[in-house]
Amino acid sequence: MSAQREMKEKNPWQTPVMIIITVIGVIAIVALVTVAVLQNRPLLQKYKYGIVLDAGSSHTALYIYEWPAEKDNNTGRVEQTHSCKVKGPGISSYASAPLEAGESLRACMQEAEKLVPGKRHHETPLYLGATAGMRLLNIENSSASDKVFQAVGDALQKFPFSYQGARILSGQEEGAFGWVTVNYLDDRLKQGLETTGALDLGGASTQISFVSNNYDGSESPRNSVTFRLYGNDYNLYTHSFLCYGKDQALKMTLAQMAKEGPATVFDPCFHPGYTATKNYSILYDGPCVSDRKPQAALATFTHTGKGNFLQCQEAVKSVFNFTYCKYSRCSFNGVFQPLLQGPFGAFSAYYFVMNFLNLTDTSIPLETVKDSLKRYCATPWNQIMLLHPDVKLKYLAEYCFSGTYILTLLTEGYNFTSKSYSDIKFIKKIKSSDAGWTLGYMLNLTNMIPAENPDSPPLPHVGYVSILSVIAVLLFILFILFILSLRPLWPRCSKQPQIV
Ligand SMILES: Nc1ccn([C@@H]2O[C@H](COP(=O)(O)OP(=O)(O)O)[C@@H](O)[C@H]2O)c(=O)n1
Ligand SMILES: [Ca+2]
Repeated sequence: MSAQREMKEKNPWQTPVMIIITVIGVIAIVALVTVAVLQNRPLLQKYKYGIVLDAGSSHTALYIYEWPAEKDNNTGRVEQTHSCKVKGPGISSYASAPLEAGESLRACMQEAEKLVPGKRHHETPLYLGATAGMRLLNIENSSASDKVFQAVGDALQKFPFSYQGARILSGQEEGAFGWVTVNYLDDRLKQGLETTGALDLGGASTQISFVSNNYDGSESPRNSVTFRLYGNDYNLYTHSFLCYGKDQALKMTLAQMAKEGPATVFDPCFHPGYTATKNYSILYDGPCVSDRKPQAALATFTHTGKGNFLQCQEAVKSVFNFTYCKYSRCSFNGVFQPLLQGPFGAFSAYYFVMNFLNLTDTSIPLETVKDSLKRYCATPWNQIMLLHPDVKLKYLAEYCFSGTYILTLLTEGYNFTSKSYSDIKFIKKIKSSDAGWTLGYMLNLTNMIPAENPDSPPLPHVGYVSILSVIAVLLFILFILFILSLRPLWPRCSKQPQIV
C-alpha cells in the first residue's frame, strides 16, 4: 500500500491535475492544427475557360484553355485542354459564300459547348483571330473580307459564350503572341530566364521573333515590341513576311519558273515522274503573285517534276530579294534583322514538314540534313506514293518543296548557319498546349500576365501547417516541463506529516 502511494507520489502523471492538463493540452493542439488546416486548405479547385479560334489561311482550329479560377490574375498556369480542327478550308476561301464560313465553325463550337461546363459558358471569353489568309483577302477585296467577318461573327454569337469579336491580327501581333506562348509555356517569363525565339511558318505568312541583346529597337521601330511581364522588360524583335508562308511561297516559286508562260514547267521541287495538268490562273490569283503574270498566258500548263534539291533551292532563292538593305543588317526584302540570338522554337508548318521528313533532330549536321532532303527529292513519285499511301496526294507532292523552302528560308533568309542551326528546335506542343499565337493572344486580352511579379506567400500550405504543428507540440512540452519544475512546491509537502 505504501509502495503504491510512493509510486503515485513519484509519478506526477497520475495526479488529477496532470491528467487534466494533458487532456486540455492535447485538445488545444488538435484544435489549433485543425483550425490551421481548415482555414488555409486550398479551396476546392474550380476552373475558368477561354476559347480562341485560329482562322489561318489553310484552315481554322479551335482551342480551349483552362486555368484555376482563383489564380487567373497571377501565377495560374493556363493549359490547352482541347483542340478541334474545323472541316474545310480557311475562312478566307469563303469569299464568294461568306455564310458557309460561319456554318463551317459550327461542329467545333458545338464540341466546345459540351466540353466547357454549362455554368461557365456565359463567362467564357471567345475570340477569333484571323491571320495571313484574311490579310490577303482584305488587300484584294476588303468588302468580301468584311462579309466573311460579318458571317463568322453572326455564327459565333449564337453560342452561349462571351463573344469578344473576330478580327485580323497584324503580323507583329502574330509574331509577338507566338513568342509569348512559347516562353509562357516554358515558364521562362515568370522566372526571368533567357527567352526562346519563335519561328512560325504558316501557309500565307511566316514570323520570326526573338530578343537580341544588342538590339534596342531604335534601328527599325516597326519591328520592335516592348513588354513588361512579371517584373521584367523585354525588347522583342519581330517580323512577319506576308506571302512567305509555304503555300504562297510555292505559288511564287512556280510562278517565277513559269514566267515565260511555257506549256510545260519542269519543276526541280517536285519528284521525278510527277506530272499534272494545271490551270495557269492558280499561279496568278492573289496579291502575292499577281505581278508575276506572263504577258501571253496559256490556259493550262503541264507541271512536271525533276526532283533536284540544289536546283529547287536556287528557284526558291529567286523569290527572295537580297539586293538592298538600308539598315546595318537585313534578312531579305530589305527587312532589318538584328544578330540572331538563340535558342529558337520552330512550330506550325516548320514542325509538320520536318516531322514528315524525319528531320526534326537538329543535332544532325545541316549538311547531312540537306543530303537527306536531296535524296528524298530525287526519289521517283511512284515510289513516294507507295511509301505513303495514307497521305493526301496534294500534300505528299509538296514535301520536297516545303523542306527545301524551310532550309532556304532559315539559312539564306534568316542567316542561320551550320552552327546556329542546332539552336533551333522543331516543336509541336509544349506540355499539353500547341505552340502558336493563340495562347499568347488570350493571355494578353484577359490580362493574365501581370507586369509585376505577384507577391506569393512565403510558405506553401503544407509548410505552414507543419510549422504550426511543431510549434504547438513544442509549446505543450515546454508547458509540461514548466509544471514539472514546480513539483517540489506541490501539496505533497503538506501531506508529509500524515505519513509520519
Ligand atoms: N498537319 C498539318 C497542318 C497544317 N499544315 C500546314 O501548315 C500551314 C498552316 O498555315 P495557316 O493555315 O496557319 O496559315 P497562316 O494564316 O498562318 O499563314 C499550312 O501551310 C498547312 O498546309 C501542314 O503542313 N500539316
Ligand atoms: Ca498560322
